[in-house]
Amino acid sequence: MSTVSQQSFSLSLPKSVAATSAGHPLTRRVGVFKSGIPNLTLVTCHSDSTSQASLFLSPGLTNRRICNKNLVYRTFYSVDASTYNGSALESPSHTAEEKVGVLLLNLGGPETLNDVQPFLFNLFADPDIIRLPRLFRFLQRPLAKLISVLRAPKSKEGYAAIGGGSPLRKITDDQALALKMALEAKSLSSNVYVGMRYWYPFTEEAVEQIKRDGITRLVVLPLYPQFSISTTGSSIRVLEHMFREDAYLCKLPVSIINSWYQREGYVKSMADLIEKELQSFSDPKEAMIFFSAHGVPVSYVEDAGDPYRDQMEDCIFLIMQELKARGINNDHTLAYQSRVGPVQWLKPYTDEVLVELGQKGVKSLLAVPVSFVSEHIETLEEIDMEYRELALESGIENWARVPALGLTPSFITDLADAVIEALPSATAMYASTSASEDMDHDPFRYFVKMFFGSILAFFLFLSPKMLTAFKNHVI
Ligand SMILES: C=CC1=C(C)c2cc3[nH]c(cc4nc(cc5[nH]c(cc1n2)c(C)c5CCC(=O)O)C(CCC(=O)O)=C4C)c(C)c3C=C
Ligand SMILES: [Fe+2]
Repeated sequence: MSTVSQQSFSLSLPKSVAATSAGHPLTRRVGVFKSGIPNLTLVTCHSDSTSQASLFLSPGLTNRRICNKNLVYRTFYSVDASTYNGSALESPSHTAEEKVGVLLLNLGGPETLNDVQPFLFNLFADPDIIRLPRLFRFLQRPLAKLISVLRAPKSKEGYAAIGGGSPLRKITDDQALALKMALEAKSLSSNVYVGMRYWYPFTEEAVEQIKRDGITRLVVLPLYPQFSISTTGSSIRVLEHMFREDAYLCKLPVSIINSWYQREGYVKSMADLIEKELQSFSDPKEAMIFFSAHGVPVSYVEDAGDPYRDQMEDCIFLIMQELKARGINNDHTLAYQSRVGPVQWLKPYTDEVLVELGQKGVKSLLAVPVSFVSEHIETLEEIDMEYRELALESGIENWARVPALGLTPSFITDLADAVIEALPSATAMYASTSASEDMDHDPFRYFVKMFFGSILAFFLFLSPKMLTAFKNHVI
């Protein structure tokens, strides 16, 4: 494995960080895993509290196409960069040479009911969300169109129930502002940007703004505590495509914090919220702590090497350990929610576990959303409405839910620390394109793929069972 060259830089960091960064404590524990992105290996460097990723080129790959403008991006959205009106929260740089940027990555959500179908199209057109075999990849967009149209009525009902749109943009903008202020309180001036994967402001727009602002060092902070190919991995893939194409970006020192669920600040903040919410029960000790995480298809974990399930289990262990240290010894369980489509998802499923717990005689339950740090449709509608109703029908009498972390001060302060700790390890990032993209430019092979792929797809994807599975939330 050959690393890309590290840029030298002069940056005045808060004293405590400058002291630790000199010895590179971030490289104490190094792990390597498949990212799910072709030719991209994530090398994680763990400090006590943060896991960061640097991007490395695999051996034997060349950079011959780094600035090839003819590449077709399967995940690119046609967005005019000049229309960017996302969060570019600026403050004067603390040194003449260095301009620090922080890019917050998030999923994005439809702001109105009319946005729902195009938002779903962007989501299902992502090859990290619907992972088609190579032979079927040319069907990604037509399939996304079909599934988004089929699913839109069900999704619209959900968004209508929470006020007609997703609150994600507003909450993420508020988090960006709070983070910027927390960084300033720690003597680090920065521009904080918001880049959404499936809706405005798109990641591509945020990156164009970063270029226009002349950022010289960038920390990428996905707002997902645990890494999944389908979330952080997908957003990083967009960045990787953009960065390898651009002369300025491919030299920009970047540090990616690929997961941060293990940070003490996050774990303690979650424990604080749980401890507080338990007090809402007449007998706090009796309440079962029910962690509900967004699911992913089992194949992500078992075939593609997604570390999501392991990280989720580790995360729950750390939160429970912290609660035990505070003398809170309630029973707890973890289940996965929000499955979509005709495949196996991580088990156990939240809805099934709720029914079982009710049947077993559990009377008090505290739901804890654990894969996301903002309120969104799956907390406000799925947990607060659907699962609450199901739990009450199943015999659970007392129900409460822990709010998402949102703007919790200890959490925002911890994110600021994570950014500051990540700065010293920023390196230029670029990778080469994969052989599969070359194949798409060979007209004969493309024709053969189209021909046989269409026949197979007709029988596989257009069966009534498949269509129904995507229409409904659950198979
Ligand atoms: C850690 C968080 C998330 C993972 C992992 C994840 C994977 C994943 N999601 C879908 C399909 C849908 N997700 C939808 C909404 C949605 N997903 C997340 C987070 C994760 N998704 C959030 C925060 C949101 C809500 C955004 C908002 O508007 O508030 C939707 C749309 C809503 C719906 O129709 O249910 C879909 C569809 C898949 C297929 C997947 C893994 C492969
Ligand atoms: Fe999702």
